[in-house]
Amino acid sequence: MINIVLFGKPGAGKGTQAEFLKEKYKLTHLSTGDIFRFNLKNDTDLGKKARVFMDNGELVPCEVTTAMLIDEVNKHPDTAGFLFDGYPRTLDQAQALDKFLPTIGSGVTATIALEADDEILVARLLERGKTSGRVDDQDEEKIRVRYQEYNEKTAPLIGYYKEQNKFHAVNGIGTIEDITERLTSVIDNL
Ligand SMILES: Nc1ncnc2c1ncn2[C@@H]1O[C@H](COP(=O)(O)OP(=O)(O)O)[C@@H](O)[C@H]1O
Repeated sequence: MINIVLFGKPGAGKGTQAEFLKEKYKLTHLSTGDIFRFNLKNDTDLGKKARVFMDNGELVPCEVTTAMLIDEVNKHPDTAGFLFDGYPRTLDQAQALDKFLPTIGSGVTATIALEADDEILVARLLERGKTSGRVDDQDEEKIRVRYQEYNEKTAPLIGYYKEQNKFHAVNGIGTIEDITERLTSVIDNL
């Protein structure tokens, strides 16, 4: 099993690239953001728990997110591997994943970060907000909260994965195809 964690700030292009990578490597794409949005739309219990946090640009509590993620992983026992997009986002979540994956005989293969400058990313999100209908993309204040959450809670994961020799960075500026190529060259060399 090959398990890739796609890592990057909001707007870095994780979702866009995941679409190509999942096809190429036959991976199951698990986007916690997408799963939460699906639950919000369908007004499930999970959606109700997540809504306030998401609408404000804050992280949903770890227990809720991790339980959901484990549930999703367990739905795909025969997959060639997972492409985790938006998870883990905190040290607690990274540790939870490192505890859970061995129980299914697996582990994180590599973490790949898409890197880009904050100002470019904020502009991308505001642009996306015009058409995506995402509340959290329409308000610069909420976007700033997400960056703050990222810097405080998610950025420390870089050190966590570097210590395990599992961290790879890719330049996230360029055409979609260029970036896909950079990502595939990292994966092909794992
Ligand atoms: N791993 C996670 N832990 C906690 N909350 C999460 C997680 N993944 C997604 N969320 C919630 O869903 C929102 C949207 O996620 P996502 O679409 O991945 O956003 P972004 O474009 O900001 O990276 C986040 O702001 C957060 O509220």
